[in-house]
Amino acid sequence: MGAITDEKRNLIIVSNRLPLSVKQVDGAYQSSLSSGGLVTSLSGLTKSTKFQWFGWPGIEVKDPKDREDVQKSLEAHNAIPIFLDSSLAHEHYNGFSNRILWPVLHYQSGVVFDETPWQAYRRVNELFADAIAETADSGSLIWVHDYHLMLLPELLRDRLKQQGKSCAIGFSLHTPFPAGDFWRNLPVRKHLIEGMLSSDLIGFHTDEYKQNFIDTCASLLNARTEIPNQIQYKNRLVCINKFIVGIDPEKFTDSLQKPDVQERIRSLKERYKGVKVIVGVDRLDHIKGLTQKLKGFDAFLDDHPELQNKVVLIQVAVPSREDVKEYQDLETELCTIAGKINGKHATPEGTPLLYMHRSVPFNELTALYSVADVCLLTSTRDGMNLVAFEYVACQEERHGVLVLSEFAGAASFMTNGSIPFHPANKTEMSEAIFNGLNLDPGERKAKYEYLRGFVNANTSAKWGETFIEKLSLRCRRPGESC
Ligand SMILES: O=P(O)(O)OC[C@H]1O[C@H](O[C@H]2O[C@H](CO)[C@@H](O)[C@H](O)[C@H]2O)[C@H](O)[C@@H](O)[C@@H]1O
Ligand SMILES: O=c1ccn([C@@H]2O[C@H](COP(=O)(O)OP(=O)(O)O)[C@@H](O)[C@H]2O)c(=O)[nH]1
Repeated sequence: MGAITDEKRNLIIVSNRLPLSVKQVDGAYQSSLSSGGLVTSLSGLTKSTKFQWFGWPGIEVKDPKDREDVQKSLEAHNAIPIFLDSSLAHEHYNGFSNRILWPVLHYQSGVVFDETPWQAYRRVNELFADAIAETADSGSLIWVHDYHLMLLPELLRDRLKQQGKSCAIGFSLHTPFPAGDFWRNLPVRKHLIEGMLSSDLIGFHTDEYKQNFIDTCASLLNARTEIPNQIQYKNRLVCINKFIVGIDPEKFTDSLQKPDVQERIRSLKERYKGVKVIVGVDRLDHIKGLTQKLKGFDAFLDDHPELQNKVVLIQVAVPSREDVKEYQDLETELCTIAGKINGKHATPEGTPLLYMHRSVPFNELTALYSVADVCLLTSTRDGMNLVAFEYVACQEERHGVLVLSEFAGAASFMTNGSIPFHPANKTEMSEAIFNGLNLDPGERKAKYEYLRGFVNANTSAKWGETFIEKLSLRCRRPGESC
């Protein structure tokens, strides 16, 4: 644990998933980097800030000796595991967080509420609150992350109060916050929003999500919201703001300098000589619009027979939430569509689609980003989408084009530097891909410079430092306006 501000306050970060997921291989515990943007953004913060990171290690460990081993292996990364029984973790993570809450947050309809996973969600939030309240000292800053832990600020505040500890609690949501009416699909919405409102400071990725939250608090809870960036509820003042999450661009530019990455780039360039490369990197999730992407690419190939064998889409679909049926079904569907596209458009010279259902190592990822002429991101809804940032960080030389769905949070900031489109419109997507591949060099450079400026100015370190500074200020001067 370390000091982060002049006043040497302790910082505690809490997320459902730790940056390292633990697995048991041949009896021994091994940890590997967890995937996804939350880990990317918080890992980028480690350069400038020290903190303890509490979360679920991704595995059930029952034996006390084994728990000690896991604890020790994570200690080196300042990560503290919160152990959960596998059935409880399953109901919390898969059952409520990812089958019920995630779709609501991303405007997906047809969600069916179920009491059992909801109770598990509550229980896990309680267990997190117990563990963190016990560790925190008075004056600690506690920064809670994401939709798996919406009840935590309230549960934590109660426990800290009982123990006579005074800590500032911050909460950041990494997903969209949908417009009010959509919340009505969820009968427990009031508990979740009240849970978040026990924070001192709440951060969203975009102004739209922030405003949706404020409007929902006003209509659902009758909270006072007249003063900008403030919500007054049950005699407490909560600050609400937008904080732009980003990446650590240097990590990407440094990777591209490595000799083995340079070699990989050379060999990929040789392999795709005379062929335009489009890259896509997404967790295999409905919100990433992968079905739409493959269908849009199919339409593009239909529209442009002259580009046969002259263009390839390399799509990385990172396995995600594989215990959830909807995710399994999506995987089956994508395999079928990918097969059909290649069946229709392949020639003896090659296939236009390379669909990879697996994670890729970091250096391979940066090499792929670097050789691609276009990055195609088709989210139907997406909190931010850090892949958009990563592609830009790897395109210093080529000035590649970002073809970006208007529904990614990133589009709120990147529209001027990208080619925007509506992911449900195949024709629009096909045109956007074509325009991206054929943008004249001057325009490409101008767009790229705009994006590079944005990515370099909004790093994960800046995001974290700004949030922590504001939270620390709330702690010192709680009555002051936000
Ligand atoms: O932990 P998983 O279930 O494997 O999922 C990975 C993460 O997915 C979500 O990421 C979001 O956060 C990103 C960073 O702010 C943002 O760019 C992206 O648009 C979001 O989808 C989820 O919110 C995280 O909690 C997960 O860890
Ligand atoms: O095999 C891979 C490929 C990519 N990523 C990373 O996953 C993150 C995805 O973040 P994003 O914000 O785009 O979406 P999320 O998956 O969090 O919804 C990015 O940092 C990627 O570099 C990963 O962990 N494993």
